[in-house]
Amino acid sequence: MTLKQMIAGFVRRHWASYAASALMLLGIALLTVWIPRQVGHVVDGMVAGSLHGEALLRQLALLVGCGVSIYLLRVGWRLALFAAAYRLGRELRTRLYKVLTLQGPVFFQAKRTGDLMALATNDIDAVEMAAGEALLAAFDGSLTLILVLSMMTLGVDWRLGLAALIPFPFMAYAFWRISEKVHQAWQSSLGRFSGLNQHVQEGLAGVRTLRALGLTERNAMQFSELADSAGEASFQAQRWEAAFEPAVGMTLGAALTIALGLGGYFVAKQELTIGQLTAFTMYLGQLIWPMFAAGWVLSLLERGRAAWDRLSPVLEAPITLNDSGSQPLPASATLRFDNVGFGYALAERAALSQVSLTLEPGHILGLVGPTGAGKSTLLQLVLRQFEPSGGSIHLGAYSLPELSLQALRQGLAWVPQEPFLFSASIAENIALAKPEATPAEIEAAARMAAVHEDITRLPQGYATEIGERGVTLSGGQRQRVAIARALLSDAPLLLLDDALSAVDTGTETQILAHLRELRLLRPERSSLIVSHRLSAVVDADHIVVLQQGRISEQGSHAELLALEGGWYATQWRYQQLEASIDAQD
Ligand SMILES: Nc1ncnc2c1ncn2[C@@H]1O[C@H](COP(=O)(O)OP(=O)(O)OP(=O)(O)O)[C@@H](O)[C@H]1O
Repeated sequence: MTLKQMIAGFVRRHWASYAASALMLLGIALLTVWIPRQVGHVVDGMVAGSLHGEALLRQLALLVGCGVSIYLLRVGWRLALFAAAYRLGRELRTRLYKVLTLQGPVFFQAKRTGDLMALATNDIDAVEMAAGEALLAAFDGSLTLILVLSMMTLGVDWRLGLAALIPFPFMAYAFWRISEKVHQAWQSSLGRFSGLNQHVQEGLAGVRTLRALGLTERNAMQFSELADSAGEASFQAQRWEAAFEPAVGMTLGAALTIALGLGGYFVAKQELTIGQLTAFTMYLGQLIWPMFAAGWVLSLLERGRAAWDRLSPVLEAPITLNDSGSQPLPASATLRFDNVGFGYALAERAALSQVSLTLEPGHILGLVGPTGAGKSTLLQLVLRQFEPSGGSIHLGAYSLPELSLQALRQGLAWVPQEPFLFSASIAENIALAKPEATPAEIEAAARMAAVHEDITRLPQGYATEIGERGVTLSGGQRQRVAIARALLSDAPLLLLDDALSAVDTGTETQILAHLRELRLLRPERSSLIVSHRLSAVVDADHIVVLQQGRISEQGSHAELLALEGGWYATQWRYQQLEASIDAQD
């Protein structure tokens, strides 16, 4: 969809606001062209000595009243228009936000956060201006131009009118060339602003790393270079916009010279009165607004077009996952992988090959293996962040795409290794998936996740606000808050992706014991536990070892230990040894 089509659709939907603004502008234009005519009459009346005393005052009062009405109408159209343009900004931002929440990781891998943030702020502002001010200024400018030209040619003298128009085609050509340059300059300015945004976003998110590596100076220098370059691009756009003004000035200057020369000649020949020539030069002065409006409108439209060129591919990008499924999540169902394969785009090797496994309701499945084996990828497939390239994944009788995405994800409680906490209170973070939870339920979940003691030591306990992304908590505390959040949710399938990596072995044992107790309370809830530490899966009903995307071993803890020389048995011995050395320290 082009900017023109999008704006046309918006104007159709909000025609009443636009019509009200247009009517007010029409009133302004009519009053504006009436003024020089009236002044001409007053001048001629005074020159002829026929207008004086009360009659003159009445005429002057009429002119003042006209000025006040123009002022009020100008305020009125701006209010009506800004209300409409504001709605467009809100509609576009809401649409962008919705699109972004529906896109999967494939989309975000190709996009930078700073870019997306710039789209939601700067670019939408530019589109809003194009649909608001630019559109009505174009209408106003054209209307004034037509009325003023008609008054000049038909109302005063057509020969003088045509002669004064001679310089205008040159101005139109200059405008066309300048607007091309303005478009290029705005495109580059908006792009560089995005780069600047990206730098700020990454710099703030990684500020600890930058500080620890002593890179803050260098980072600040890079920021200053980017800010210079963004400023320079905006300045370049402004420089080109500034070229509109001399073009208007020169054109009007030339038109005025012609009008005064030729008009003076007509006055001398008594074909024109001085009052008419006064009115004509006032009309010429009134052409300044349509000329400036044209420059301003072109610049706003070019900026809007450059912004829309960046915005529309994101708004119209196909959603990377289809959400056509409609089946609700079965209350208690077996998760089944049948010969599942998956490869990331551009990766040489498949991340998962021929993976088949089953997780019965109420059971715990342990998933272990060396780093890069494909464990997190397997969980991502359950979450439907990616689609398998081969085989199928079923929950009960339905394959995952048959379930509605919303229902599927509400049925999964996923805890990643680095969970995301929001800048809200601890209680709100725990109750994220169940906002109606009572304080007692929140506390019970926190106790099971072994984080209750930590929370009570915080200044305001559960009401303590945690910084953005939970920066005020330790890594282990963040993990346990996220586990509490998962345990509180009603989701029947718990997915722990190395979610205990930052807690000590003692706390891990405590949490796992709580999970076992929970099985008694919620016998239908199943868990899929990915872990580097094998102690986390010892009690699992079944353990699967993944190596290079394939299942290399599987069985219970005891069965896997019995596989002499197997990966699990070797790792177990190694980790036990490590634990006993740690204990001696
Ligand atoms: N977004 C991605 N794009 C391309 N390749 C990826 C992506 N994410 C993971 N990979 C690759 O896929 C393979 C499996 O990664 P995955 O994260 O699933 O392994 P893992 O077993 O969870 O590893 P770890 O134990 O270190 O977390 C690795 O080779 C990894 O480099």
